[in-house]
Amino acid sequence: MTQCTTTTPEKYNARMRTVTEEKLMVAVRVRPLHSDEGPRIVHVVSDKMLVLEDESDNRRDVLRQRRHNEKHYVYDRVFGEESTQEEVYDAVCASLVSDTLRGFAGAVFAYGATGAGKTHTMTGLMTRALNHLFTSIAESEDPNSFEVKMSYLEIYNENIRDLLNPTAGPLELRDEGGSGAPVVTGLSELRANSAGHVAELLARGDRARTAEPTHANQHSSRGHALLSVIVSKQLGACMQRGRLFLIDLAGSEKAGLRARRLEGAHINRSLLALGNCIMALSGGARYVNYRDSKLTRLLREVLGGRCRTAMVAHVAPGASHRDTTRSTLHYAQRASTITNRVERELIETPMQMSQYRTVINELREEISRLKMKMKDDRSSFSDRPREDYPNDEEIHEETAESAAHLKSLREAIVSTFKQQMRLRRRLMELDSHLLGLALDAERQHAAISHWEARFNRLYKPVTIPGSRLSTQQSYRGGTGSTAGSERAEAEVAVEQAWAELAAVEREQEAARTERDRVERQLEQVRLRGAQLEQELPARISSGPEREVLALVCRVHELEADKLALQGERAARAHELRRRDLALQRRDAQRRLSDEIITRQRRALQELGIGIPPELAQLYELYQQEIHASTYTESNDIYTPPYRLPPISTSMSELTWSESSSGSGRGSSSGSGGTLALDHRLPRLPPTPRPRTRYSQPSAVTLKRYASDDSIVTAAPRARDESAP
Ligand SMILES: Nc1ncnc2c1ncn2[C@@H]1O[C@H](COP(=O)(O)OP(=O)(O)OP(=O)(O)O)[C@@H](O)[C@H]1O
Repeated sequence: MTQCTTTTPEKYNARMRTVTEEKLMVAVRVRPLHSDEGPRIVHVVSDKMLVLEDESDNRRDVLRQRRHNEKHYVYDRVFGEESTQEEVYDAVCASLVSDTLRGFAGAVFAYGATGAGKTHTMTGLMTRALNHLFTSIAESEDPNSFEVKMSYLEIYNENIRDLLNPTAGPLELRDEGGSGAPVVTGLSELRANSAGHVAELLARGDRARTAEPTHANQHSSRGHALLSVIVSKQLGACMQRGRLFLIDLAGSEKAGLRARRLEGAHINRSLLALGNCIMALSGGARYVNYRDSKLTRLLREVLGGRCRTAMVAHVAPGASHRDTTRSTLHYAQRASTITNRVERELIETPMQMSQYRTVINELREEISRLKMKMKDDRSSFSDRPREDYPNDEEIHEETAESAAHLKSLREAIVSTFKQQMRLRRRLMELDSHLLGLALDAERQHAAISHWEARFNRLYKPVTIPGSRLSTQQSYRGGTGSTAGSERAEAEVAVEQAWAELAAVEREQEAARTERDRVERQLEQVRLRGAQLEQELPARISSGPEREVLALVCRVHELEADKLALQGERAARAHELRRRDLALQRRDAQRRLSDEIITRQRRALQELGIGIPPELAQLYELYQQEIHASTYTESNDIYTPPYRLPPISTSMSELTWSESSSGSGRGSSSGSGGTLALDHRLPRLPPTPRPRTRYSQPSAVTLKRYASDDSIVTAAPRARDESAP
């Protein structure tokens, strides 16, 4: 897999938002030749190159007709027919599995004509990947901190089937969820606890796949199968989530061969949509239409998302498959230019410092209560008159009697404490989830306001004197198709933002309900803990009892310290995120201010309206302020194509004279009341785009201004789905 940028994988651990751009890895596997497929036309030259003997392009050329046209293809890896499942796994999938454990998303999909060997490869990869996953988890420092879940679905005739629950009806695919990834409602997501368990689930799913004989394969898979494995790990206050997708596509077929069959039509249609996406992505298209099939909607993340992806294209080496082989090799070549922005997924579960403090104070109170109890008992014991001291026999009896009771009490106290800690943690997670949702909602609000402001829905139209256009008309109408497409873009963006906002609100509601439930549960556990403490013997006399209690206190203390540390770290991370967001917003505001000032100045100049010297001075101050900000190369996200125009150094050029006429416009000299217009404003740089005088900056311009993470100017991601 070619890593194009800057960041080494280690850096993913250091920074939450480190992103690398990575090319899709493309491998080609050639399966063994079958006796009925004609002569061999595919030759593997090396582990990166193969040659296809194609037919000559020029059929009139007698010499050429005899010679085959040899085409060389180079890929990241080429596997010949002798290649083993192990080799393919090691080269294509092993690193993706390791990445999944570190919170990345990885995918392998098998592409190729029917009977070319896709299922053969994917079966090998699936079992090996899951074995590798569970072995790595077992060998890790903290195996219990991982949770593995899997789902397995099939798209057959444009219907989604749950392969782990095949009797359920077709499932719905909905575009919702903050991440923008579509959600299959009702899909079983089963918790897997061992490689054996997963193998069993996989076998169950495979049995449920739709298969039947075709001309090229006696056991042809007629639907696309998608195995998804999610590996979660709690990392302090964050939840790391890695995902692995293993996809076995149905085989493409020659047009017309099964044209009468609905399934053939659906398979070809979805593969055509996939091919279109590959072409669009490899050509660097701005919009990629994933909407044409359920397959492409589901593979959106894999093809154009945050996923490390490998494609294994499969070909049969015989001459009878020449056309499909050529087409597969062609798509594979195009796919090798696709680049994804790979990002580690850490779902932050930060919480505010005050909340941590409350929890920790409560824990400490509990500890001091226990300590006081020990102290009281000790002092009451030592206060007793000498003759009241129990003798050795009494002490022995007393100890024997209370030992069992104390033991069970201690266990019960520790267990309620653990329950409390679990519930408190859950509460914290829910709180920080709610905080995250609030930020998401804020982002969506910002996006909506941005787009609405762009199209002047927030302000009343302003009529510019002397101009036939109102600002609203000029912003809205613009000229030609650019304005129309911008407008369409805005509408989709706003609609999307509203939809996402509604989804966020639904999630907030669910999180609040869950929070209430957990809070009630916590209260019950706390009451139970208090009762148990009451039950502690009124007099704790023996050394071992005291030790046991001290130990309980120590455990409590350590838990509290651990929580305090986590709290500090999470609170810092949360604060940084908030500041980041605030900075982005300020930056966007400042860029807009620049834009407005520049345009207003240009408008004044073009309309021949003069400005008073105080305003010119303010311009100058503003410009100085802008220039005073130092930008290093690395953080210079602000490089607009045109900055504020330079202000003339000679203020004498700005002349304000009293005029009796009262109308300043158009007057170039004269006395009184008007500004002398000549050189009143410093010279403006040439207008960057010859559109309307007050034309709105295009989306492209604004995006160029904005950093990638801009919360204001970037349209929500789902916009990408609409073709321009
Ligand atoms: N690399 C290989 N080595 C040995 N046998 C192979 C290899 N690849 C495929 N085969 C065999 O070729 C036949 C067809 O393979 P497979 O079912 O994997 O094709 P497919 O591409 O999944 O087809 P379809 O799209 O129709 O499901 C099977 O009998 C399989 O065992």
